Amino acid sequence: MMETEVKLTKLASCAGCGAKVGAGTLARMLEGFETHYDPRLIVGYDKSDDASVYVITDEVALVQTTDFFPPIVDDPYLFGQIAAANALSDVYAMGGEPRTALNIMCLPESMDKHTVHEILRGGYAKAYEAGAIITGGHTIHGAEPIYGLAVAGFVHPDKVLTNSGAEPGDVLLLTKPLGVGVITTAAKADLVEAPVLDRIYRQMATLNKAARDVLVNYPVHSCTDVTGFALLGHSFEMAQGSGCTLYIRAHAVPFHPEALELARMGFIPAGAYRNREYAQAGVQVSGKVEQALEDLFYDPQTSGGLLAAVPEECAEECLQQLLAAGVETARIGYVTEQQEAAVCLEG
Ligand SMILES: Nc1ncnc2c1ncn2[C@@H]1O[C@H](COP(=O)(O)OP(=O)(O)OP(=O)(O)O)[C@@H](O)[C@H]1O
Ligand SMILES: [Mg+2]
Repeated sequence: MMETEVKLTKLASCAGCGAKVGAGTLARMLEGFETHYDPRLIVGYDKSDDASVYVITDEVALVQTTDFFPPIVDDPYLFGQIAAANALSDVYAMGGEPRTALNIMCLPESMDKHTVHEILRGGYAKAYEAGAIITGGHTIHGAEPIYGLAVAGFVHPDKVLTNSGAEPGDVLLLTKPLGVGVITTAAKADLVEAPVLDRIYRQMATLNKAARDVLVNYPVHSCTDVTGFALLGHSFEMAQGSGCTLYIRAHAVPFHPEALELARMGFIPAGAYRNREYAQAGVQVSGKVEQALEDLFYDPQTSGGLLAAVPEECAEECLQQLLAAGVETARIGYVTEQQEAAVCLEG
């Protein structure tokens, strides 16, 4: 292996969850060929959910998911941690607990051994923090570095949190503020101060475990993680899957204030345009919502938070328990019977 000192993000054409294929393209890609029914597969990819769920016994179901992407930060240990936290998140979004994981890796031949080692060490540490053990992996050579995990976890078959169970009257809770895609895009042009970057790096490396551990104590109707398809893309999927409309109060949605400034300056990642293209036909905007704020709602989030639809009766207690557990959470809206638009964004 040749030894080079190249900044990791300079090797990536698009960063983190911003590298995802758009939701529309994905849907078209996955249809049109023969598939087979298995009664034990209670959540398959036809549901466009966060992970698959396969029943093993009356009490145990297997949750499986994979996620990987090019570097979103230059520090290889941190990249490993963030990529792992992001991959593990889909198990939490299903209400499950991760148990084992496989490394998925692509490396330019010129990458130095220390960098590779640090990526793996970061991923291993984050998986271990989640209660999962890395059992192996697969590595190939390629022009752009890529890292992520294939994760297996468990959930009780009756306690699966899908993205299609929201009910009219539910309150929408969101953990983790938005703006990560915009800020990391601006960071590539060295336009973000170190303390701001530290804040969002810490956020991306934070597991959704604490949030999941609180949510499973309540009769949550629906849950997903807000990642590559952004708040409005994932809300659109939840609304469509649930046959309901999601009302989101634009001014109640938490975001990093620097992200709004940067969005006003035009630092919008390509993924945000793909997300807008996919979801905007289903989103109705009422009242006054500044364009840059709307852009944040289409901004792809790497290792974003959880969006949960919680019955009104227990929403306040659930919110307080999340806050008490140190999970930055906000009540961002509510669910109604299906209206003309899948998602209503209220100014
Ligand atoms: N190549 C593929 N083959 C089969 N299913 C796929 C493929 N790519 C994605 N999917 C499925 O499409 C659905 C949506 O995938 P996606 O990666 O957007 O979900 P996700 O992991 O929740 O995303 P995020 O990382 O943004 O949380 C899932 O059911 C996933 O399993
Ligand atoms: Mg997900």
